[in-house]
Amino acid sequence: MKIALLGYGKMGKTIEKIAISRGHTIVIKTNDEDGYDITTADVAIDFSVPNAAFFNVVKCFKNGVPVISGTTGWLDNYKKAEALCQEENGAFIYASNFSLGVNIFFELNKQLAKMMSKLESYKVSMEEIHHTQKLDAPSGTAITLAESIISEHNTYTDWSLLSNKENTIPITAKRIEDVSGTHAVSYTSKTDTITIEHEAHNREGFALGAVIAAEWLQDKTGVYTMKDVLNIG
Ligand SMILES: NC(=O)C1=CN([C@@H]2O[C@H](COP(=O)(O)OP(=O)(O)OC[C@H]3O[C@@H](n4cnc5c(N)ncnc54)[C@H](O)[C@@H]3O)[C@@H](O)[C@H]2O)C=CC1
Ligand SMILES: O=C(O)C1=N[C@H](C(=O)O)C[C@H](O)C1
Repeated sequence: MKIALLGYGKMGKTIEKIAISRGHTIVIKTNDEDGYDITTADVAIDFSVPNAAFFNVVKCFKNGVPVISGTTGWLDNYKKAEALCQEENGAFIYASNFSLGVNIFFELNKQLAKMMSKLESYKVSMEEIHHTQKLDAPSGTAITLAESIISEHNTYTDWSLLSNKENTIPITAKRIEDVSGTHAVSYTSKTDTITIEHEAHNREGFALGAVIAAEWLQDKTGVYTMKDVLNIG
């Protein structure tokens, strides 16, 4: 597959290594919104910055290039992107987290939220830890986890950074040098705490998931999720 890397930072470079090891060719690697011909690629992988992702994915839809986006912090425009993809008959997968481990963790989180919904004595809280260069907070993964809790648990209707409000999931976002990404969901009562946690040891799991998603998407049209790709849950 000929791959365009839209965003050639920490993730773009890790994806390049994994894509080459799986027999693919990188035909575009860019940190700009223009200056390249996207139609030379079979598929594009966007790991850029929050204010560039929407433009990048729409360019792919308009040029008939299937696109994967892992960029977080641009969800306000996600619905618009989804609609434009359908309109242009494009192919699109967004995931806040492409790693197999986190996608299993997403399913565990849903199951746990369903069980805990019956137990009023436990209050939920979440923590995410990332490296100090991260632009957005809370992380996209933390938002996905919180949205699943909201849909599975009767008590919660919203999430917020460090909130004590009723019916709101409090999320703590910590920034510590060199942390690839740690997410924990805890349920605490007066007598105990139940915690589920996922810790990424490096960026290779995210990158491998993104390349597998690109391989899966290249000959399709439509909007999909990692659940479709991994066939789990
Ligand atoms: N979904 C997932 O599994 C994961 C998502 N991420 C997300 O991916 C994004 C990138 O992460 P990193 O590579 O760690 O960041 P990074 O800062 O190392 O790389 C981002 C790159 O995008 C470039 N860029 C700026 N404007 C651009 C434009 N208009 N078009 C293309 N590129 C542009 C920057 O120059 C930079 O090189 C972040 O939003 C992060 O949260 C990171 C890891 C996993
Ligand atoms: O910026 C990162 O590094 C990461 N971002 C994603 C997120 O916001 O959830 C995924 C992963 O945790 C690493």
